[in-house]
Amino acid sequence: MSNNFKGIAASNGIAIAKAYLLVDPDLSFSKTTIKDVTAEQARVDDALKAASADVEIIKSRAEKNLGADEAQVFEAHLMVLSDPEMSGAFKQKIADDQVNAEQAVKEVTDMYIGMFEAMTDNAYMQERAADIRDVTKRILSHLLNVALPNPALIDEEVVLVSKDLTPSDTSQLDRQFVKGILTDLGGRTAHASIMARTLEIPAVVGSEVATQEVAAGVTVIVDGLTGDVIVDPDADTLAVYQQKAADYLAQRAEWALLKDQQTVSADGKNFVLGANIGSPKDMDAVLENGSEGVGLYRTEFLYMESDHLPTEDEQFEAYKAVVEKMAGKPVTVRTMDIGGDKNLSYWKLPEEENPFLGYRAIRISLDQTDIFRTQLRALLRASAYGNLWIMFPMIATLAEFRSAKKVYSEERAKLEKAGVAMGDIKLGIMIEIPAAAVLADKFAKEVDFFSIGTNDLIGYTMAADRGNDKVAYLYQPYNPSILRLINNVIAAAHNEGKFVAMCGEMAGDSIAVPILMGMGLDEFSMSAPSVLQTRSLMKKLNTADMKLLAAKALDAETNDDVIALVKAAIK
Ligand SMILES: C=C(OP(=O)(O)O)C(=O)O
Ligand SMILES: [Mg+2]
Repeated sequence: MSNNFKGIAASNGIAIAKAYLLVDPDLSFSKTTIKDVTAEQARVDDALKAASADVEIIKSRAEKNLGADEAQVFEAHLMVLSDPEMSGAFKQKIADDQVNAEQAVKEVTDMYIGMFEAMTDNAYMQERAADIRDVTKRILSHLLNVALPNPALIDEEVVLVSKDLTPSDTSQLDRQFVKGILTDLGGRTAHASIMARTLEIPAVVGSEVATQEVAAGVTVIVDGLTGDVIVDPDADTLAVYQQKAADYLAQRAEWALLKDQQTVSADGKNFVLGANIGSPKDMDAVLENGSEGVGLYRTEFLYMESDHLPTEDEQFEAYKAVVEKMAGKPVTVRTMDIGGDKNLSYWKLPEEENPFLGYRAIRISLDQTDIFRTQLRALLRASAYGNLWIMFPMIATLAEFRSAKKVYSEERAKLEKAGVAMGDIKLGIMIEIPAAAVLADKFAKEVDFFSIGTNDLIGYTMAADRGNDKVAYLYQPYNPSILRLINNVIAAAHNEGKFVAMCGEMAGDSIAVPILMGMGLDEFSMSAPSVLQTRSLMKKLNTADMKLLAAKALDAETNDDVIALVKAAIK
C-alpha cells in the first residue's frame, strides 16, 4: 500500500529514485557492569578502527566533491580517532569502573567536550569539541552496531529523506547522486531550500511525515513543482511522472535559448537579472544561466564551510575568483550574515531564546570588528579585479549603517595609504527589517543602493518563521502589506536616484515578478536556475500594463486577491 502525501514545493523539477534516510539513529544504551575487561577494551579498538575506516571514505569523497580545504575537518576527526590519549582514557575507564565500552566512551568524551566548550573565547577549542561530538557518535554507532548515515557515503542515485536539512548538510550534497530532497520540516525560503534550488535538486520540504511514511530503499517520486510525493508508485504512475520529468527538461531547454539575450520587457524596458550564490563553486551555474550579475553573494557560507575563521587571503581569493568570472558585470557581496539558522561549528554563538531576533549579521560584525575589518580588507583588495559592490545585512537603523560605513572607510583609507589597488565600490544595505523598509527615504539619502531581502522581510513583517511549516500559511509574499513596504522602498530609492535590487526569493517568483516590474524594481536576483524562466516571462510583459497591475495589487486586501489579479492580467 503506498502512502502519498504533499509538502511545500521548494525546488523545481521531478526526481524519481530510491529513498536514502538521513535520520539520526537511536544511539541510546544502558550502563552495565562487565567482567571481562580485556574483551571490552578490544571492542573499543574495533569500534575505533571501523570509525576511522568510515571517516577515510567520507574524507576522500569530500575531497573529490568539495575540495581539500573543506575535507580538512575529517582530517581532524581522524586525529581524534587515533589519539592514544583518548583511546587510553576509554580503556582506563573500562578497567577502573568495570563499565561497558559505550559508557566509558560517553563519559570520557563528555568530559573532553565539556572542558573544550567551556573555553568560550577559544575558537580552536570550540572546533575540537565539535569534532569530538561528531566522532563520538560514529564510535557509538559501531559499538551498538547501528548504521550512521552520512551524505558523503551515498554512492548511488537517491532521494534524500530527512527530518530537516541544515545549510551545511545541504552544501555537502553531491548532485550526481542526490536526485531529490524530501523533508519533514522547513519552508520554501529556508536556506536549505534556497541551496537545493541553486544545486538544481528537486525538493519538497515541510511534509511533516516524510521520515515516517518513506522506508529506506523504496522508490519515491518527488514533484518539486507541485509538492506531491508518491511512495512506491505503480507502473502507470511511474510512466506519468517520467513524462512530466521529460516535459520539464524540454521546457528548460527552451528557456536555455535565452541565455545570451538581454532582459527586456515587451515594450523595450531593460531590467537586470542577477543570480544569488553562496560560494565561488556556484559560478558555473551563474554563467550557464546567462545571469547579468551576481545580486547576492552570501559570504557566510565561506565561514560555514571552513573549519576556522577564513583568513583575509582565503577570503580575497574567493571574492577575486567571483568578480573575475563576472568580467565587469556587477557582483554584490554581502558581508557575513551568521546567526539565525546559519551557525559555525568552530565558534559557538551564545544560546538565545530567539536567534532570528538576536545576535547575528551586522550586529556581530559591529561588535567583533576585527572579524569585520578582515572581511572588508579582503573585499577592498578583490575590488580591483572587477565590479564589486558591498552590502550590509540586517540593517535596522541609520546608526548601524553609518558605523559600518565608517569601519569600511577606515580600512579603505589604510589600504589606499599602502598603495593597494582598489575599484570604485558601491555601498548599500539589505532591506529585510521592516524598520528599514519604513524609513527607506532616510536611508536612500546615504546609501548607494538597496537590495530588498524579502525572505526575512516577509518573516519579520508577518511574525512568521520562514523555516517553520506550521506557520507557512502566514508566509505571504503577495500580502498587500508586504507589497506596500516594497513599493515604499523602490519609490524612496528612485526619489534619490538610487538603484534598487531584490535578492529575496520573491524576485524569481512568477506571481511577484509582474508586480515588481510595474513598481519599477531595477534588478531581480534569484537562484541561478530561475533566471532564464524569469527572462522568458518578462519578455512577454508590458511595463505600462504592469504599472496598472501593481497599483491594483497595492490596493488589494489579501494575498489571494493579489494572486487572482496577476493570473487574470497575464493569463
Ligand atoms: C536574501 C535574503 O537573505 P537570506 O535569505 O540570506 O537571509 C533575505 O532575507 O531575503
Ligand atoms: Mg536575510
